[in-house]
Amino acid sequence: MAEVIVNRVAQNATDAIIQNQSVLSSIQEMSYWKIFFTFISVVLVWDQVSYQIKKGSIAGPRFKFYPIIGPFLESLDPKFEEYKAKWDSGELSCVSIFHKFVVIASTRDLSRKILQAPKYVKPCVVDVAIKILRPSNWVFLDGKAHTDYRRSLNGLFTKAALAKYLPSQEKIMDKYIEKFVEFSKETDYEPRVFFHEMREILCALSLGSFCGDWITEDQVRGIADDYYLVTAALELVNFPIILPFTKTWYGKRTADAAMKIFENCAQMSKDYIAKGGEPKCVMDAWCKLMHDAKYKNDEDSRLFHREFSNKEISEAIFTFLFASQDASSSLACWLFQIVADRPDVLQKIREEQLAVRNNDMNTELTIDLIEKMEYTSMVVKETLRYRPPVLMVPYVVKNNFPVTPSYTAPKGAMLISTLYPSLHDPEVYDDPEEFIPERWVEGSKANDNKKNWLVFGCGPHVCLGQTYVLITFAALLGKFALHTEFEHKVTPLSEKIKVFATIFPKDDLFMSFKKRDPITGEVTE
Ligand code: HEM
Repeated sequence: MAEVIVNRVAQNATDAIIQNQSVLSSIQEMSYWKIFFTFISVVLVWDQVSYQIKKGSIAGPRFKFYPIIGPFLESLDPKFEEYKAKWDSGELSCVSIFHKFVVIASTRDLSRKILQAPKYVKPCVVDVAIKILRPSNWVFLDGKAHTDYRRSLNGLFTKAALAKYLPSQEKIMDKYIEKFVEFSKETDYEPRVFFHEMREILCALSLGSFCGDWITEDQVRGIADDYYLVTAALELVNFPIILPFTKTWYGKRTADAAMKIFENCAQMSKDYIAKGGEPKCVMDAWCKLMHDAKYKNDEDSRLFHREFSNKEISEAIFTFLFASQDASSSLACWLFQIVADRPDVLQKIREEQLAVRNNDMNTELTIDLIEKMEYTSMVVKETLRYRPPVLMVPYVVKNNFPVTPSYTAPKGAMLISTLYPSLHDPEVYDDPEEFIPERWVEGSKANDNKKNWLVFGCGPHVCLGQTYVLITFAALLGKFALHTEFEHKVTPLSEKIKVFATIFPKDDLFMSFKKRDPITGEVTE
């Protein structure tokens, strides 16, 4: 019996060897081309099968039309209309680009669910963002580490803290009123592209608020001029190594230079606060919290019982600039365009601005003053709803996430919350495609419905700068309405949406500014 078994085993082993040899010899007989094409076929089939498995029952192309790359080429030049079509295709839809599987949630409730699910998701950043912002940066923290760090930053953006930054901001606004008028004078007040000027004023305002007098005008101008290189570097797919003279190289170089400047500012701010100085900018406020925490032991102060290094502060300040620059520039472009196109709205803003100042142009900006600007603030809010700068927020799935009872987003997928659809929801906003500031009056349907207000996201990563934005823009719009007469040249592309990280008027905003007497309304050329 044992002999039979041994023979059988021996026979099987011989068969296996013969089989292996025949596989090997058939592989050896295959030409390299055959091996290559077999490999490609396996990869292509796997690409489609994996897509089908991940897609499940949700909306999306039946197959990957362009194998492997998917709609990669379209993603390089994103179109608002294509995004909209995607959102309209289903509450959950998908695309697959290279190995990245992307699920898009288009309803308010699903978007909120994703933003509020830190157990399953964390913010998704393109690989190059980690290189540009540096891996040590606080924005890449997750879970409790993020919540704790975030608590230490919240104090820099409370109304009480923001009040301290207003004098610096007002000086910058005054300067740019003059600059915009001078710039318009160059073309004899013929409207010209103002896209870059809007980006510059926002960069100057942000840096003024973050670094106060510690940053010089030349440094601000340098960062404002070069910052677009950072935005341009953040393409969805990039070469894994930063090669000299590529977009990512320029982006990183710009970011490093800015962070070096912020590091020096942080030291000056520390020295100033150590000598008993009062905070005038975000850095000062941060150093003051650290300084005061030495003598306190409450829960909030304990967050500052360690020295935040200049490097750490500079990296955080860069994230504030990074988070604010594109979104705020987008808001500025739409705000000026929309208001210039609606003289009745501009008229009401001017009346309110005079009234809150009791016609006294020496009145300085304060939080109290801005809080009285109810109509102006409604215009800012309606602009944010009508043209929300951030259309979508990408997250990455950490653990398989049952987004609906019938669909589980797979680990590793990108899960996108859309903000635009809930801000144009006709159930909450009557005539959502109309610009109606009055919809925000106290007690109105729009104002009472907080769930649809997703302009700044929600959940643990909700925008740190949201109060700052509402305050700064009410102040900015008010001052420009009083001191300048602005004109917008409407072109066929003015109302069309260009997507460049955030959204902008497709014609890049043709405007002109003239000096105006705030009391008499007289315009001077
Ligand atoms: C119109 C202007 C702005 C818009 C529309 C906007 C919108 C957003 C959105 C949608 C998010 C993601 C929220 C989420 O994931 O739930 C975000 C995050 C963030 N924003 Fe803003 N933002 C604006 C301006 C600013 C400014 C001026 C700052 C300056 C401090 C800022 C700082 C941040 C930071 C630090 C985060 C990340 C927060 C975290 O991960 O904890 N943003 N913003």
